[in-house]
This record gives sequence, structure tokens and C-alpha cells, in this order.
Amino acid sequence: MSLQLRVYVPDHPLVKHWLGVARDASTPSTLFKSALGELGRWLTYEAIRRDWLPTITGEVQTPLAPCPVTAIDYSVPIAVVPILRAGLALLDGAQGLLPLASTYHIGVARNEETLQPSCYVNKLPAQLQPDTRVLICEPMLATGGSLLLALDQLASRGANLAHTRVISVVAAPVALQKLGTQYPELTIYCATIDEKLDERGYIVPGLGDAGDRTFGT
Ligand SMILES: O=P(O)(O)OC[C@H]1O[C@H](OP(=O)(O)OP(=O)(O)O)[C@H](O)[C@@H]1O
Ligand SMILES: O=c1cc[nH]c(=O)[nH]1
Ligand SMILES: [Mg+2]
Repeated sequence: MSLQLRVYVPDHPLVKHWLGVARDASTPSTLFKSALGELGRWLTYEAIRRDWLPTITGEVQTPLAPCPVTAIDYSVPIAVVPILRAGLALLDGAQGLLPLASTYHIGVARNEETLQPSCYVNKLPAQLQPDTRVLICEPMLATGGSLLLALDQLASRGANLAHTRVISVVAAPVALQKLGTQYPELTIYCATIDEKLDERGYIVPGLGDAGDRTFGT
């Protein structure tokens, strides 16, 4: 059986609400950043609920009786990887739900003419355990080049991409097609899949430049 990229768009009113706030060109930078933080929280909630976060079972004593319980298994490493800059806005929400995860930053900038990504900072460890659960925060999947660069770096350090989930706000079909060809074992959670890219490589209708809007640049 061949693997196929899994892409989920949660049908949730909070995801829709904060996406609308982020799309609105009149939303000021501070509120835009909060909107992405909220999307980070709800997309992380969705992304980690099925077969990703390892758990262990045990038993506790309630005031009344012994009772079986389930807890997060922190012996399995959890890594959150924000792709700078814009990924930092999603990170706030993700970290709130995974406070004991390690955070490894990777900075990627897309050349405005060629649309080719280049990496300007890489804080990934030299080696990742193959059972590490990886959550990548990347709000925009336009050509998909920035995420692919990060995935190549993770794979070369031993990450198992079947244990890797991506949270994103807006994805373009061309990026999903490329990702599905190169990393079919990947799973993506996004707030929306938009129609296309314009001639400058921006997603339409999209939300503009996520990094500039987050940081007011
Ligand atoms: O799928 P792609 O075509 O690679 O485009 C997506 C990337 O473009 C933006 O980054 P940008 O280079 O603008 O950096 P920034 O986050 O610092 O603004 C965005 O934050 C993504 O990382
Ligand atoms: O629409 C886009 C495309 C790439 N990067 C962004 O921030 N926005
Ligand atoms: Mg940008």
C-alpha cells in the first residue's frame, strides 16, 4: 500500500473565526499576532489528538476508589519546530499545549524574485531520536519550498516524518502536491486550502505576508 499525504482542515468555529481576523487587511499587527496564536492553539489541539502524542496508562486513588488514568508519556521526546519568522506566531499557541516539549528554531527566508528558500539559522540538534514526535509551525504553504527545506533538515538528522505533523494557516494546492510527492508520510493540519498563487508567489486570497504582519514590518 503506498502512502499518501494527509491534509486535515478542522471544521471548527474558532478556527474559522481567527482565520477571518487574520485575513482581514484592516487587522492591526498586535491582533494579527494574537489571531495566529489562537490558530496555533486550536490547530495543535487537533494535530496531536490522534495517534501522535504518546500516552501511558496507570492507576490513581481518587478520594473514593482506585481508578485507571491516562497520562502523556514524557519518556518519548517531543520537538516543536517553528519556521522563522512567521512560525513564531503559531508557536505561542502550540507551546501552551505542549509546555514540556523542546523548541528548535529554524530560520528560512524566501527570495522575493526567485522564490527559493534559504536557511539563515538552524538550531536543530545534530541527531533526533526516530521516535521523536515533531510538530512544525509554518503558517504559509505557498510554493512549499520553505517547509521542504525544514523537512530535509529534519530527515537528515534522523527524524521519522511519519511522526511529524505540520500546523499551517493557509495552504496552496501547489505546495500540497509537492509535499505529497516528496514526503507522503507527512500529516498537515491547516485552517484553509486557498485557490492559487499570484505572479509574486503570494497565496490568493491568503492573508498577505504573515511575517511582516506579525511583526509590523
Ligand atoms: O511556501 P513558500 O513559497 O516557501 O512560502 C512560505 C514562506 O514564506 C514566508 O516566509 P518569508 O520568507 O516571507 O519569511 P518571514 O516568515 O520571515 O516573513 C512564510 O512565513 C513561509 O515561511
Ligand atoms: O502568501 C504568502 C506566501 C508566502 N509567504 C507569506 O507570508 N504569504
Ligand atoms: Mg515574510
